[in-house]
Amino acid sequence: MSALADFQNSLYLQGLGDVLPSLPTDLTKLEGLAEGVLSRRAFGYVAGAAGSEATARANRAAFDRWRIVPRMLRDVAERDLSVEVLGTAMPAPILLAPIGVQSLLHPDGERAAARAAAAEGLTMVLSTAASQPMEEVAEAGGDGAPRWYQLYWPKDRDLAVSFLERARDAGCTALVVTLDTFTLAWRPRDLDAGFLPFLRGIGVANYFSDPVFQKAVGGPVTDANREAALLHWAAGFGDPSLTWDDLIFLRDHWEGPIALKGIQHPDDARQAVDAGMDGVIVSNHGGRQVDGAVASLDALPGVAKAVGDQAAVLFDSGVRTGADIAKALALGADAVLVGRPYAYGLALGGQEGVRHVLRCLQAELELTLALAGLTRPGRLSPEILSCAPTSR
Ligand SMILES: Cc1cc2nc3c(=O)[nH]c(=O)nc-3n(C[C@H](O)[C@H](O)[C@H](O)COP(=O)(O)O)c2cc1C
Ligand SMILES: CCCCC(=O)C(=O)O
Repeated sequence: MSALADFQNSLYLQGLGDVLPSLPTDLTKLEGLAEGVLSRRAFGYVAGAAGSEATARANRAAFDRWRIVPRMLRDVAERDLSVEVLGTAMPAPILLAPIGVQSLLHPDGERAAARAAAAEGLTMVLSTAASQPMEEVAEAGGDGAPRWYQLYWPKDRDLAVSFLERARDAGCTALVVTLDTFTLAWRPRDLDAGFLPFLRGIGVANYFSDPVFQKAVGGPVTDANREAALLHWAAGFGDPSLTWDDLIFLRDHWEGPIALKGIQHPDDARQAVDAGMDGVIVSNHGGRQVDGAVASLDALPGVAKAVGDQAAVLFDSGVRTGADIAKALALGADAVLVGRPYAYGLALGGQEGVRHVLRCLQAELELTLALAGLTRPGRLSPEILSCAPTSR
């Protein structure tokens, strides 16, 4: 082996272990590759966003406007990426964002992602809109694997309670409540393709397997009542009438920490804290809900300031690299959730594809911090960043 290859290997070994030789280590390349292996409709559903997709682009552009200013001679020999968020110990400040319908991407679906997350010790947020029941996804991850549950709050309160009880029994320790998607937004790629995974029965597994749901549709879902079950699902998926006063219901039915996902305004963050929530997730759903909404990274500093140390601040929408994670942490996040990159990893390589993505992110984050003069995520602050000149 050449000295150069040896040196490169030693860098990988510091932070990374193996990467999949078949997949790129520049994760921004995954989307193009995933397009090559997915059907046009499946790719459109995952890669697509709301409206003209201006917010999805803005999410990325916002990262590009910040530059890291590395500091030298700071003894970075001992590094440690671990953090604790909402009572969960994490080897790195990275979670797998709740992503539904994963069987659209790979036959192993959420189970593969759960195994990859467990192998890395990273927390997976199990989606209500998963293509496999949460019990099966939890079992794939295994007993000791950290997992949280993401609730799509349905109209039927009994169904919501049933979801929460099942999630608790499946070992989920924290609850993420997604507020920005009580209905799907105007998503032209799906509209033009006339495609929605749910209408094909992908993404409704948690509903169809639920005793409360089954009771409402007159028994287990079979070919005979499938159409009616899908209509019932669509009619009760979200509750647009919810207000801040309803959060008490969650507290009454969930004992662990609760984080609200989809927070973008500092006043909403303050209200979340006042309502006794344990965390907020600054997110615009990867640009999939309000086209023209503020870039998630641009919303982060204001929310982080409003929350202070009264609650955890998590972030998602647009994270693609370890450097992106460093920027989000510097601007106030305690941890980030990664969405599409691991979905593409799943499409390209199943469980190992997801693991590749998680390893690359951790390794790149660690190297970025060290080379910028930092040893721990908690040392990141806005001082490590400068605004990029507008002409790039
Ligand atoms: C295909 C797909 C499905 C998603 N499903 C869910 C979901 O079931 N629940 C949820 O809260 N967010 C869902 N999201 C949003 C993600 O949790 C996350 O907010 C978003 O993907 C972050 O942006 P990024 O993809 O740019 O990383 C989904 C996103 C995608 C791309
Ligand atoms: C009904 C929405 C569930 C999936 C989702 O959150 C998304 O496609 O963004």
